[in-house]
Amino acid sequence: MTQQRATSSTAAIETRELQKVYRGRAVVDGLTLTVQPGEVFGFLGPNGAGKSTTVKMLLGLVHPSGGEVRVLGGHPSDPGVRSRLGFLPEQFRFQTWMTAEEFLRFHGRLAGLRADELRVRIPQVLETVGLGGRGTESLGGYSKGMLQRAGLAGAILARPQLVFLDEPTSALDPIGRVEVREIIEGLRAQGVAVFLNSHLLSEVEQVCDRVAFVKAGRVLRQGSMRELMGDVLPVGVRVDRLTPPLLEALARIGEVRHTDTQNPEHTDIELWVQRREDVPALADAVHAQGARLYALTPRQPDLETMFLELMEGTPETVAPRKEAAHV
Ligand SMILES: Nc1ncnc2c1ncn2[C@@H]1O[C@H](COP(=O)(O)OP(=O)(O)OP(=O)(O)O)[C@@H](O)[C@H]1O
Repeated sequence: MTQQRATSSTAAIETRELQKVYRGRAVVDGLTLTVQPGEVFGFLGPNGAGKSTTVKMLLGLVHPSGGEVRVLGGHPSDPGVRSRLGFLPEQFRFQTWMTAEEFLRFHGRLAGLRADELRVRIPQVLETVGLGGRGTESLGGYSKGMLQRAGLAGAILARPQLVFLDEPTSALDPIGRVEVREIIEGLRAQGVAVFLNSHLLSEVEQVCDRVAFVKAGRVLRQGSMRELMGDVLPVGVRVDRLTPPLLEALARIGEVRHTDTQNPEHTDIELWVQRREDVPALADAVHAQGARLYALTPRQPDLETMFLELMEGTPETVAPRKEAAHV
């Protein structure tokens, strides 16, 4: 028992069958996931999937209707746990009359940092988020991107062990996005777990160790990039013309996802195959059917393709269910 406790306390986040019911509808419906220390975890899903509600339960701001949740080995409403969490909400509200330094001092004191610690730490985090030397300016004069950076500085100020970032780059330009990615990588290197909520799948793909796809309050799939995409290899095939027998032959090798016959000179076909060896087999099939092959292009499988595939194949809504005891 003691051993079991020690093991479970090592996870940054652990939920089991977590549920939230609003007005008879389970908006989070049996969510089970684990995030390890030092892991960057992407939490992905369409609008209304239950992502924010889940984050609120992980932060102890919303009471679950059912299931279990442990954060940094304890309960999220425990002040000892909360002081080790960082949070950047998507809709951050700033006191615009404060300077960035005053804002951070205020947050730092709330998080229990001493004044002398803050004198050292505030310039450090401002530098980290690219606001070095701008701390004495009032937040009212900050651009949207600068405000997002200030919010991020607030989230990492108290050296949390787990950070929740909700769309952390939505207001940033491409350079700012790369910088945020580097900050996330820096957190991971220090053993901090990051729970990232973002619609920018190309970014998620670059920074996350593991992702979970959620829809209608349920995890559809979770795993590392390799686990999720290891069995799909998209290939583009360009031929002079696509006859029904050729289409059939290609469909025997892979899954035909898309055909484009707009151009009278050639037809493009997008297929998903499972093994590298299937790629030359596509060329053989084209030749065997007497067509001419103009291009055969294996592509890198991406998270966006996976996301659309998963979302298209599952229902939009969840069935109403009986309201649970704690709502
Ligand atoms: N306090 C509440 N009372 C009633 N319903 C709620 C409440 N909060 C959220 N919901 C409903 O729960 C569902 C999930 O909402 P949630 O905000 O968790 O989704 P999300 O995945 O974060 O969406 P988005 O990507 O748009 O931010 C939605 O249908 C929403 O209307």
